[in-house]
Amino acid sequence: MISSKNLTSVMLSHPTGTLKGSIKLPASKSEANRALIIAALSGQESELHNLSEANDTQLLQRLLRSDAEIIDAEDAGTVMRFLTAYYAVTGQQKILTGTERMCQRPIKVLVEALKELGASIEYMGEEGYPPLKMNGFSGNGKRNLKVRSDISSQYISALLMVGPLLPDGLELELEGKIGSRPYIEMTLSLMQHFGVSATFEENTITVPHQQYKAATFHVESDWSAASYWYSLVALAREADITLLGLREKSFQGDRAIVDIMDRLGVYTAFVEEGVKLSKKNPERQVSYDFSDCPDLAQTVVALCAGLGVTVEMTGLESLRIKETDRIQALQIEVLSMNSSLQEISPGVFRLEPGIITKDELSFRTYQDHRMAMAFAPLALLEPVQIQEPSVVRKSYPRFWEDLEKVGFTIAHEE
Ligand SMILES: O=C(O)C1=C[C@@H](OP(=O)(O)O)[C@@H](O)[C@H](O)C1
Ligand SMILES: C=C(OP(=O)(O)O)C(=O)O
Repeated sequence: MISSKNLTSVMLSHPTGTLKGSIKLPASKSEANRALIIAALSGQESELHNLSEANDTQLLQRLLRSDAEIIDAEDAGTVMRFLTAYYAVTGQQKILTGTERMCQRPIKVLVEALKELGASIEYMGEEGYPPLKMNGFSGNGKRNLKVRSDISSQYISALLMVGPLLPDGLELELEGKIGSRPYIEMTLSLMQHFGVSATFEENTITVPHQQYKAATFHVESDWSAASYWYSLVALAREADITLLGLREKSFQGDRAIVDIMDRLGVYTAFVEEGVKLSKKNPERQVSYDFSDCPDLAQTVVALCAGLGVTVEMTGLESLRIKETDRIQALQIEVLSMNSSLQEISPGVFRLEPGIITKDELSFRTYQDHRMAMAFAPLALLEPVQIQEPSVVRKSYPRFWEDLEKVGFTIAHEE
């Protein structure tokens, strides 16, 4: 598999521009990682099917079985945040760390909330950031907390999942804008699937003390991964692509890609085995709010630069603290296509596409899987070099092999 090799780059091209085939997408790492944490908290044997082969999920599975004192969450945000709450409330003494980038991704909101609930946690480096030293749980903390919800929804999800184990349950009052809200709803849906009820009214989520029950859960295909296939279809000369294992009713907010791409040239038909994508005419100018689906922003920026569509975007705040500063990475990389991405007023970004003048494009990936997968579809326009292609292993390890299945030629560069 290309993503398991240490290649400096891959060179992609497509001889015909016509895409035809059925693709088995990876399973959602977001759903899988919630199911794993909840199953571990239930203390009972649940049956989890179609767990993602994404590194983020494989890693969490390994770490939940590990009795090591030092736990390395690598570059996986959900793993870092969910395990912080998990170790805190189960009273495990651990050192939790991650990649250099993970130690620059803030975690203060979560740590301070857990401390109020009765956890003893120390910052081993800079205050507010990993690595963390988890020193146990007293259990006599507060029950009602106010938490900021405008930085990362993963803090809220992490707290909610441990909520039923707390002696008096948990009441969270969310303060500020609720970013990535569908991920919070996904957490509550998964909790419900494992027998725990909670209420979400206005800005307050209440989780009474309860016991999780064992359950069988089948992880759905990943809608975020689907977004790259939508982009491929939009850029293809002709396309008939079926994405397997996606459902019309999904726990995942990134299902929003269906409506986003409807305006960018892709028609979706829900069929028995998943979705069938075909081409339609794109609009010339679009605007989107990515507050509910931040992981789709890179797909849309790269595609619009390729299609020559102007796009105005809001809701991008959280992109600065993900695998890389995604806004900065996008601003740099679209330049090679003579496009520009600028903040035209506070919080409003506009991509102005230009004419591609190079006969070969090259993109850096900034240790971010989504940079690689968002820019790869441009190889339907000109040959594209993607640097450090192994980054895709975080969420979609077989991405390059799936491109080969629909006729891409991929040359490896050591
Ligand atoms: O809870 C989750 O599974 C995720 C929540 C989102 O993060 P933020 O809540 O930090 O925006 C998303 O970007 C990430 O890929 C997965
Ligand atoms: C932001 C992402 O992941 P995480 O925050 O879980 O590292 C992502 O997969 O795009």
